[in-house]
Amino acid sequence: MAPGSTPAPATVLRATDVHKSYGKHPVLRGAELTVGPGQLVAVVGENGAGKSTLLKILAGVLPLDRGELAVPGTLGYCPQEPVLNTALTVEQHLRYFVAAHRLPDLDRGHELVRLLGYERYARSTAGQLSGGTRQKLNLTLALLHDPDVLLLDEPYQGFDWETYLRFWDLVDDLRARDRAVVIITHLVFEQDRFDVLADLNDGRLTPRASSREDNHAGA
Ligand SMILES: Nc1ncnc2c1ncn2[C@@H]1O[C@H](COP(=O)(O)OP(=O)(O)OP(=O)(O)O)[C@@H](O)[C@H]1O
Repeated sequence: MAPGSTPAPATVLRATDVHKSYGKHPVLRGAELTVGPGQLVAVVGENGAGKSTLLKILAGVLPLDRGELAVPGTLGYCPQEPVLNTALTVEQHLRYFVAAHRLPDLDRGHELVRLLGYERYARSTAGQLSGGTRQKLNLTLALLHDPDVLLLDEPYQGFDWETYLRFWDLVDDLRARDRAVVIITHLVFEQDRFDVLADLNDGRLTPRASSREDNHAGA
């Protein structure tokens, strides 16, 4: 770094000029998003705007046609439809993911199950769970390895009010530890919670003015 120059702000995710089409149907046309540590970002758009497409690209599960994606740290991804094995119990899912991430123990998994309030289903199979509880398990698995940035596709859709509040407690805890969270949604109830709100329109992201003073990322 040159003497006197300021260091570039840390980012946990940077997407630049992202393009994606399905056949001849362009969905993303130069979308840009930068997320810093501890930031809470909402990507808002109407049905069919391309939110899930963008999130899949950010998660690395869908290739982009053009553009760049940089995720220097670890990433957790919670898709809209839970990807679970219906024959495995909650506890078995935790054990599999702990092994996959080479984590030393199940402590964080059990903590998340407790925080989200579904301990009583530890021995139920995913096939026996309600949609909302499956979503909690999905979220638990995405958070197990304590990723630097968590990508959530419509996370609170199936949640009851108490779970919705617990979800925000969990997000507050993540942010306090500098973990970033990107939420895509077609509805934002509480704008003030977010550092950045970006509207996805015509395949591009436009940041809205935020009421948070510590807003230091741009879309
Ligand atoms: N695999 C696919 N093949 C072809 N077209 C697709 C595919 N996935 C999505 N699309 C189309 O791309 C557009 C964007 O879809 P996407 O699911 O990303 O939007 P969204 O904003 O997440 O929508 P919603 O709010 O309804 O979930 C839509 O017109 C959709 O029909």
